[in-house]
Amino acid sequence: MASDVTPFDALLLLSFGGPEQPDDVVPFLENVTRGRGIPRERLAQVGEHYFLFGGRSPINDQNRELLAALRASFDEAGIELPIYWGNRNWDPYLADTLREMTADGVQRAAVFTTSAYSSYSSCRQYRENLADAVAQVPGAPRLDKLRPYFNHPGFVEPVVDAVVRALDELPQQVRHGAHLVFVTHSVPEDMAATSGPPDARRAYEAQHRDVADVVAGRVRALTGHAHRHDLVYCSRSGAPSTPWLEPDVNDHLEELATDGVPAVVLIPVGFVSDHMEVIYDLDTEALATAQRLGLPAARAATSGTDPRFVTMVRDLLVERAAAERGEMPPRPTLGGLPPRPDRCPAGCCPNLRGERPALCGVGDEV
Ligand SMILES: CC1=C(CCC(=O)O)c2cc3nc(cc4[nH]c(cc5[nH]c(cc1n2)c(C)c5CCC(=O)O)c(CCC(=O)O)c4C)C(CCC(=O)O)=C3C
Ligand SMILES: [Fe+2]
Repeated sequence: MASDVTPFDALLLLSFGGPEQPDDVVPFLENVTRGRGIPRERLAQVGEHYFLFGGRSPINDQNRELLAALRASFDEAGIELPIYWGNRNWDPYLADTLREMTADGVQRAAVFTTSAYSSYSSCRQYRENLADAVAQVPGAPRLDKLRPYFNHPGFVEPVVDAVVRALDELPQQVRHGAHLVFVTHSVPEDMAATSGPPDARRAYEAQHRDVADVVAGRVRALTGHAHRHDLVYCSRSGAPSTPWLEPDVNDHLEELATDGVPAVVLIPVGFVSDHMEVIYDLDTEALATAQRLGLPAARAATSGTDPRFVTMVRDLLVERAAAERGEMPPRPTLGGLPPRPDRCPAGCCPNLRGERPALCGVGDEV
């Protein structure tokens, strides 16, 4: 079992963060949307989603579970390095975690984000968060963000099994005709258009399509049935006049029902755990839409703490450590796209509101 993590002396889990009690909801939403131009009405609506669940997002507990699973996995492999956790938008805030790491003498940490794809929101914004936090903490460790892992087998294979399990939940007479509806977070059209490196834009959609194709192909091999599949979007935000990626999952379900599709599996392929987008936008809203339409629907599980996903994090750390030592580690992927590079090239997923300092790109090191 590969376990050499030199030159790293820590792993940092970097996530979005979420409220833990009703009083947290409004300040959390203010943190998320500061300077992002989200209308008040949308914020009030999203606040209600959180209040429906007692003012608490499941995301922090899911990260606590992931941390525990990672610790066990590292221990099993004889990897002793400490694991830290910091968030973009809620306690434990990234800068506080960096202070703790600095006080503990950490010099160089690998960073795993709970976000698998390339786009400003899902990649560069985290790199900007790292730069902001480092600027606030004198003597902060060097940070190396692990590559986007949308096409890593440890991310894709649990999705395949989750789809097969969800198909099994559907009534037998409609199962074989079920449509596979892959769902991810909508982003503004201009963010989608500029996602990825300058020579391969629209990477956000291309990456999701690639994963959806692989999953659908493997499901076919396992079940013997060729299920049709689509990529659709949830959680649209912003002003109604700003174009975002479409179709919305609810509109799509209407269309499938009209076309006589007998059943659907909803697959939250854009997310790594059952956080608010999944339990509200899919389990609450989209499943209600399906029910209203008389469309049998099952929701596939997210990776969560699937052992393959947990092992992937360890493998990405060991892979990157080898690369930093000048070795050429294998970089497992599935599908038609190559592995993303360890450092994002210049101009990758630009911030359309103006350039800001970011870490972990080509030329950003040291
Ligand atoms: C691509 C993407 C991911 C996936 C990658 C990743 O995981 O990072 C993601 C994840 C998440 N998004 C989350 C929550 C929110 N996102 C918002 C707003 C926005 N998201 C955007 C994109 C994404 N978001 C965008 C372009 C906006 C518009 C504002 C802006 O341009 O920045 C808002 C504001 C209200 C609203 O308008 O919806 C909230 C509350 C939570 C926490 C859930 C929980 O609490 O359980 C998670 C994991
Ligand atoms: Fe979001």
